[in-house]
Formats: sequence, structure tokens, C-alpha cells
Amino acid sequence: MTVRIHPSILSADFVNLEREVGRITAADAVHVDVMDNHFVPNLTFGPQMVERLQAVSSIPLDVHLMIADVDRWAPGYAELGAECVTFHAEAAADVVATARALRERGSLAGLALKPGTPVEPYLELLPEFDQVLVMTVEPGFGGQSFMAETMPKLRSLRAALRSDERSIRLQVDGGITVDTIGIAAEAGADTFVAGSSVYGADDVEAAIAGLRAAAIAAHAH
Ligand SMILES: O=C(CO)[C@H](O)[C@H](O)COP(=O)(O)O
Repeated sequence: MTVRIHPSILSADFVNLEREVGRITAADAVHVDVMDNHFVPNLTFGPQMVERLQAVSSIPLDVHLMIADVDRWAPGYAELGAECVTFHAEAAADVVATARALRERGSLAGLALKPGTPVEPYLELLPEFDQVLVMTVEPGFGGQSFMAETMPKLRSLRAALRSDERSIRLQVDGGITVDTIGIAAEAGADTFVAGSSVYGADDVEAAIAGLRAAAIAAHAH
């Protein structure tokens, strides 16, 4: 299983985002948290910032939409060139239609689930998605503690993937550190978002390497 590390710029210096994205060249993608102060009680930025990040980043954008009325707004983020656009099941009226709209515009389609949202209704819809994000904190803020009680959802997802669906990324986001990444990896995650444990480190590239090594070790276990 290939391990992917996606640092979250939620924990980066917002007035120097071009420089901050340039510090994570060892990462597989940059995780971009879009928050609207409605779906979550925090506010970050919108499509203009994502468009500029897309222009200056040498690694792909993994956009995580924490916004209301996402069926209406998600397709516009795919048109900006993001590699993957992930939207919340709780914010969507029609998850299949929105996923198809993303793919039609050339991006991968990701489905995110808050910690309290069950995975079972979505297992039969997996072919519609390229990534499923199991939130391991309540969305909205960086620096929270990892919620191990979300791991059964990852196990269910990993077990549900047929052999021709193994390329679907199973992503975790929230509280991922060298101490917790192995728990998520053993439960079936292959794509790891890390904010404070990367951007809070003195050496961000070493932090990315440490996370990757810990996840690979857990998969090999
Ligand atoms: O989606 C998010 C919060 O809603 C962030 O990506 C996440 O919290 C990353 O921060 P940390 O690794 O510090 O927990």
C-alpha cells in the first residue's frame, strides 16, 4: 500500500503561503482547508486563494471543502485544477451528482465523513469516489487530539474495497503525529493529512519523512 503524506496549510503562516507550500517538497500533495464559518465554526479562504496556490505550488492540491451548500460550490474548485476535491457528505444534497460533477471537470472526487457520521450508507457508493476522508477530529480547527474511536470506519472501508477499487485513497485528517499515524495505518488508511505535526516542526521535511516511515512500518506490521 502506497503511503501518501499531505501536510495541511491550516497550520502554516497564512501571510506567506507561497513560501510555506515551497517548504514541503517531500510531500505528495498539499492539503488545502476551505472553511466558510457556516459548516464549521472557522473561516479560512475561498476560490481566489486556491487558484493562486494552484499557480505557485509544485505539488498537487488536495482541497478539503468544509462549506455548506457544497453541491453548488464544489465543481468550481475542480475547474481551478485541484488534483482532488473532497466534500462533506453532511453538507451535500446529492453526493453522487456532486462527485460526478467533480470528475467531469477533471479532478478526483473525495467524500469526507465527520467523526459521528456512519460509513455504512456510503459503502455501496465507493466506485463514485477516488478518496474517502475519515475525519479523526471534529472539523474546523488544527491542533486537536486524534479520535481513535473513528478507526472502525476505516476498517469497514478497507474491507469493502473490491480488488479493482484499491486505488481509492483512504484518508485521515486530524491529530496525525508520529505517535498516532500507525494506528490509522493499521486500520487501513493510506493517505495522511498532518497540520501541526508538520508545520509546527523545526524541520518540516524531516517531519514528513518521519510520518511516512511510521506509516510504512505500520503497514508492514
Ligand atoms: O481539516 C482540518 C481541521 O478541520 C485540518 O486539516 C486538520 O485539523 C489538520 O490539523 P492537525 O494535524 O493539527 O490536527
